[in-house]
Amino acid sequence: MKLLIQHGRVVDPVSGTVSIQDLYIENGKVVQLEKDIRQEADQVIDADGLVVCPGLVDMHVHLRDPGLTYKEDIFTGTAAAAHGGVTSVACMANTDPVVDNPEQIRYVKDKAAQANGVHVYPIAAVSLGMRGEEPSDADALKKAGAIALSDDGCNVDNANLMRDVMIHAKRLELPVLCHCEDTTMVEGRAVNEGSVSRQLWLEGRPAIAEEIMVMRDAMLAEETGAHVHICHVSTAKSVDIIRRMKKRGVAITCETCPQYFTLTEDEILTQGSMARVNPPLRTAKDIKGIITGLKDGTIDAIATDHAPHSAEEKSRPLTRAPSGMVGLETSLAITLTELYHTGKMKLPEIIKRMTYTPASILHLSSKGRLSLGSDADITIFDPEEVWTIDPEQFASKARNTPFAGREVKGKVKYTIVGGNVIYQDR
Ligand SMILES: NC(=O)N[C@@H](CC(=O)O)C(=O)O
Ligand SMILES: [Zn+2]
Repeated sequence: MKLLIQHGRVVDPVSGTVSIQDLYIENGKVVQLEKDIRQEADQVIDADGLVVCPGLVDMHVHLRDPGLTYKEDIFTGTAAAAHGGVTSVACMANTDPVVDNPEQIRYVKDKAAQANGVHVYPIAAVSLGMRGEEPSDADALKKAGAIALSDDGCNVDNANLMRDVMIHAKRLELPVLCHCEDTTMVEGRAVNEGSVSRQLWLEGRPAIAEEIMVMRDAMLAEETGAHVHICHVSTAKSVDIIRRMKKRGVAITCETCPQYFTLTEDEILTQGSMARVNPPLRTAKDIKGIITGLKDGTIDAIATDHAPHSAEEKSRPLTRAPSGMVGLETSLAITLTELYHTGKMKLPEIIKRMTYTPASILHLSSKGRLSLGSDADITIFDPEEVWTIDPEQFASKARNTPFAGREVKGKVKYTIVGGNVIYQDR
């Protein structure tokens, strides 16, 4: 399969450059990258006016497979990824059973190999059954193909267990991905602690519940030397803590998600359980802190925390509905609309946080880059196309997004994995 992509605005997130170039792809690799390539090809894509960038790498996705496949499965989840321009996903272990042993890692990898080509990298649980009591067998999990450890969905309350896991993870060079929310401060609570929780007479999940655990895990990272990655950062103060810890030389990285730089807790008032997510949507001040963190590089990555739930589950009242929202099919468009079209960030800086940095954090050394010789995982999008988010069009099984009906600017046109077009917008 030979593919020629002509006249696109090629974004290289490593050098931070944008230039009009052609790409010639053979055997799954970029073999030529220059102006006016003259080569015979099986397929030619005219990318005039379009952006050509590395395939997006989403390091925080819930594929719900095994066991929760009424919400999503590996086939529909990777189809959603392809729709969203995402060519690599790392999937969380909070399935049923939990991915805490090599057999489950193999299940995910085998099923993903029969899907549409999107690369699926399983993350293994920190603790057996994600119960926070006994550590999983990190050596065996790594051997089977786990690329990181995380009990995401749950905070690891036991600091002693977390420290032991980090000592192990350091030796194995596995990053530890932390869902930071002190359980005692958030259990059974649906929304941010603040004006909305007071209006609704609900107990809230305070910002400090997140920040205190970000601080703890950063301190454990400093002590153990392990690479700690903070998942879905949602508060301004979490960003400040991480910035300070990075300055101290701690091996800490972090991600945020589109919902945390676009939406506030007020969404709960109009959208109810559809806007329920952990950590919860916060305040305008937090959004400001998150965007500052994205701009200055404190926040390394933009992930989705794609968390599919069924229509029935999300139709329950706020306090009884599960937390989470889908994101794979809207992430790029929302990010471009909020950060690029507003002039807050430049294109290569945005793309870097959706490709090169998450790939680096997960040691996926051949992903998230677009240069001569690199893997031909490529996303092509029209940065100017305006469209309206319609969950009925999703490839995901789930429809739970608070962005339904929102007008966005920037549309995925082609998703290419290993030189094969796996999604084309028509
Ligand atoms: N973010 C969420 O609200 N929910 C996620 C778990 C998680 O990422 O914490 C889920 O698995 O549904
Ligand atoms: Zn989480």
